Amino acid sequence: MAPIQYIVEGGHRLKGAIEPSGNKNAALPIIAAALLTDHPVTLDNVPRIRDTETLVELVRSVGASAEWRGRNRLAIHAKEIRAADLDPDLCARIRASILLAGPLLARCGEVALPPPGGDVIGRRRLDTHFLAFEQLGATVTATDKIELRASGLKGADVFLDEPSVTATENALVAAVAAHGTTYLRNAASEPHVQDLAHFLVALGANIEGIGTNTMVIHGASTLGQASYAIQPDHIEVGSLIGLAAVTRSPLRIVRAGTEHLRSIRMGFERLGIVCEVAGDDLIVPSDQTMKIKDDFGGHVPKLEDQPWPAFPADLMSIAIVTATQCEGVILMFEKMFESRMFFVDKLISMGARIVLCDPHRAIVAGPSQLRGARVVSPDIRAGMAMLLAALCAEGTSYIDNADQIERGYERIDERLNALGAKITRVPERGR
Ligand SMILES: CC(=O)N[C@H]1[C@@H](OP(=O)(O)OP(=O)(O)OC[C@H]2O[C@@H](n3ccc(=O)[nH]c3=O)[C@H](O)[C@@H]2O)O[C@H](CO)[C@@H](O)[C@@H]1O
Ligand SMILES: C=C(OP(=O)(O)O)C(=O)O
Repeated sequence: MAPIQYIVEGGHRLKGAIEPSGNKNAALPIIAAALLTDHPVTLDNVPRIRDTETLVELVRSVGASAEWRGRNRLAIHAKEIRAADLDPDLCARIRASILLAGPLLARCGEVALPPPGGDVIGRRRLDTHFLAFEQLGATVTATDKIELRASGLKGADVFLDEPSVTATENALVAAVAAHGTTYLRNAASEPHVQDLAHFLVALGANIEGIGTNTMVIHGASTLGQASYAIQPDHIEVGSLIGLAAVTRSPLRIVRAGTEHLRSIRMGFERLGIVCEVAGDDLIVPSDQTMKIKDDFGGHVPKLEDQPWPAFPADLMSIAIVTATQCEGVILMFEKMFESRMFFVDKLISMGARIVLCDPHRAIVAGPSQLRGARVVSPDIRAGMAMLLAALCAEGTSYIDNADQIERGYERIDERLNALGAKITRVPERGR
């Protein structure tokens, strides 16, 4: 299949209301965790994106049934499952294939996983996953495959060496199945980690401390069936805030999950973009100052990512492109991934004034009028950031490898076109 290209006519104002999809990074661990119970599970608000479709294929390959019962409703029944050999190509397509480790280990006592894939944004370690599994009584052998074995998982006092999102999710699922009590310390607490924990509770698990960095899990409760709706994607909401700002468009983001937006709104406020909360909707007015707020004393401000509840790493690319349209100078500091910032060369080719200081820090001086260009999307968020750049640029842009954008954003071309954007989706030619 040829990769997808988006042809984007820049310079159009958008207007209207848009609802974010369900959280990609919540749907993935929740689909995997549906394998923990032999009862049926119905999930609503599942984003119908490439990553979830891939995980659904993997779930079927271990013997569970998984059927779409509507555009965003997924029914999973893992009556019987086997620790079958998983397809290495499917596993390599998504980072989230590693999330099958916890549920398969718990249900089958063993699992052999080919290495996961995911965004090519720098080295992504798995050591925290292994550390947690070992503390819960599993043995881990990692060569060309990751092999885990446990004859009965046991609750433990687990201290993660870093608050890794997917390692927390794997450890949480394993702890739910383990006998005894687990303390999961230095845990990640992102909205998607909370969503997984709430789903596990809906199945019958006993978890305290959801949303904090210490969860206490009383394991081995009897698990039953559940119907559960995935929460809105706060990263998509952040992307839409950036979109409204760079195109100077008034947008109403409905059912935005406003309780999880505090650090995100604060990050955009530093760029001179202020949103209004109206119940669970978020309104982005078009008359923004778009003036970067200096630090006290006139010093150059900084926007940095940090573990939740601070500003999320997955919004740094969006924040960078947004800053190119704001007046002033700001240091963008991305601490997690070594390659996530390299895409700024594409923004520079479109006319942005950015100095990449090192793999983690970039100085953005704005505003600059961007010009349409042909660019290629290296990862989900850089792809979305370039779509924003193209929508506010003068002229036409061509975004190659838009498949990356579609790994994380559902029908984004259709949904933005409904607001007045001009995006045409075609098979890519002649890169
Ligand atoms: C499928 C899935 O859920 N993928 C997400 C998951 O990946 P994934 O779970 O692979 O990422 P990890 O959380 O393991 O890796 C990131 C590591 O960097 C640390 N850290 C985090 C933020 C920060 O500003 N500085 C820092 O050093 C974290 O504590 C963590 O230990 O979490 C990442 C971090 O949110 C996101 O980019 C990915 O979209
Ligand atoms: C990095 C991301 O995804 P993944 O971890 O699935 O590669 C992301 O969602 O921005």
